[in-house]
Amino acid sequence: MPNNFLFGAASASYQVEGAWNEDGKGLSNWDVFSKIPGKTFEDTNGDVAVDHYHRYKEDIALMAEMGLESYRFSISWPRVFPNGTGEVNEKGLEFYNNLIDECLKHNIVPFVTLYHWDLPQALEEKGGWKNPETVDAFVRFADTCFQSFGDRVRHWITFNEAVIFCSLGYLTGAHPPGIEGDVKGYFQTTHHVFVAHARAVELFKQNGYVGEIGITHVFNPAFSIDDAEENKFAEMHANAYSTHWFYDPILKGEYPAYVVKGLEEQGLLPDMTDEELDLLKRTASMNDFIGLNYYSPQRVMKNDSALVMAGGRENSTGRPGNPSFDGVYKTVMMDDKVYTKWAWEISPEAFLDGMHMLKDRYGDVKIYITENGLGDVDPIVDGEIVDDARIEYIEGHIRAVKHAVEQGVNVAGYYAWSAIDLLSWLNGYKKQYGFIYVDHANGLARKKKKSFYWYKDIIATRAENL
Ligand SMILES: C[C@@]1(C(=O)O)OC[C@H]2O[C@@H](O)[C@H](O)[C@@H](O)[C@H]2O1
Repeated sequence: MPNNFLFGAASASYQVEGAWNEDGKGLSNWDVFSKIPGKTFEDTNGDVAVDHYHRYKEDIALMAEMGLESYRFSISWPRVFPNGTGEVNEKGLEFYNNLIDECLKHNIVPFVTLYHWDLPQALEEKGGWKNPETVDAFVRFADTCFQSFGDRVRHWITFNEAVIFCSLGYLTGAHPPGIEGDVKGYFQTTHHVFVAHARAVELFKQNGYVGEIGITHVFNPAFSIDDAEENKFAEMHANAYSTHWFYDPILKGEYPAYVVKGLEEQGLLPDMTDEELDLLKRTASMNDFIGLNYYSPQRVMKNDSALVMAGGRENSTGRPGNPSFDGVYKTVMMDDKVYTKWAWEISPEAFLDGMHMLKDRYGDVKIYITENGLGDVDPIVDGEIVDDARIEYIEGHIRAVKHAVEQGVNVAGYYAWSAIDLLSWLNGYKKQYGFIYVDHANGLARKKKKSFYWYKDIIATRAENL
């Protein structure tokens, strides 16, 4: 890969830090939601997670030993603003200053996500992302982070996976605020997130901060199961609602007409002011990159029943079979495909095809793969974590990125999810993604997996042999 291509790995504050109530941190919506019985897998929560808050120096040193070039992590908003806005918690800023300095000490490029789902509970209680005031509070939080860390952080992601925290928050109820079936609320929250993103981008550029800024979206390209007209229609519909609705307002500065028309006809179009639509239009070209979180494609067909998307945690873990919110299509498993233990299809081929689809629609926009990895129950043989399946998965997907770059797609970096084993929102500590194992039965001791050594070699050779 080119010398300026970044090989990285990622994490997220609520999933790694722990210290949920230390050093002045305020409550997040996940601190509260995860303690409602039955909401999470085996009632797991991030009170301790993997204690990155206290062990970050050890973790960063391990990342440096791997030769990691960049570490993507998120900032816990309630650690900086305990009430979401108002007073800043200096100890919160201090933690992230120390984390950033530790990365730089090891020549690891910090790649910072501002919002990775842990909303201050004080804001959730006032309506969360349905309330426009949350947009104002986010912009203040973003500006505080730009001012505090912008002298050393040169890469910023505003939001991680809006489709997930909005759909699971308002359609399936599997994420806070745990609402099911509020379709208009779902679309309204996505619009508020896009406005918050655009305002943060404009502020970043107007204040002349050095570096680049973008957003990370799920990339889950839809493919029809066959050439039947009704299933090809399902493919178009799925891509319009699950990809174009999210990427167009960011990269084109306007919403996809097909979805706008459909929502208008159903009375589901979000409340959008002309000023907000002008903001999206004028800031689209200010985006420096788009972050893709790719794990698998979706195989779709016409939904031949009256059923619509079902709620609950089990229906929200990405397993195929759930109809779309409007019942138009459904995802299915196919006999000739390969799946993970959580029934996510493994397809580097669809990844490559999908990257070309994005280039065709959005042009030569810079792309970072901000997440890609295998969630698995890793085999332990004679005390060693022999995660061959993860090595095979990541090898195939980095090869797809190499091919995309060779074919002219502007991919600037690859961040494996995840640097270290961490808490899964809906799968607890069972579904693991890390290069570094965390032994929950032994004081959260860290241990290098087989994939740790494999990725170290990939980075050292810049994937030349793939
Ligand atoms: C749903 C799930 C999973 O647990 O497999 O998808 C992959 C990955 O996406 C990330 O953005 C989440 O922060 C992380 O927790 C993971 O979440």
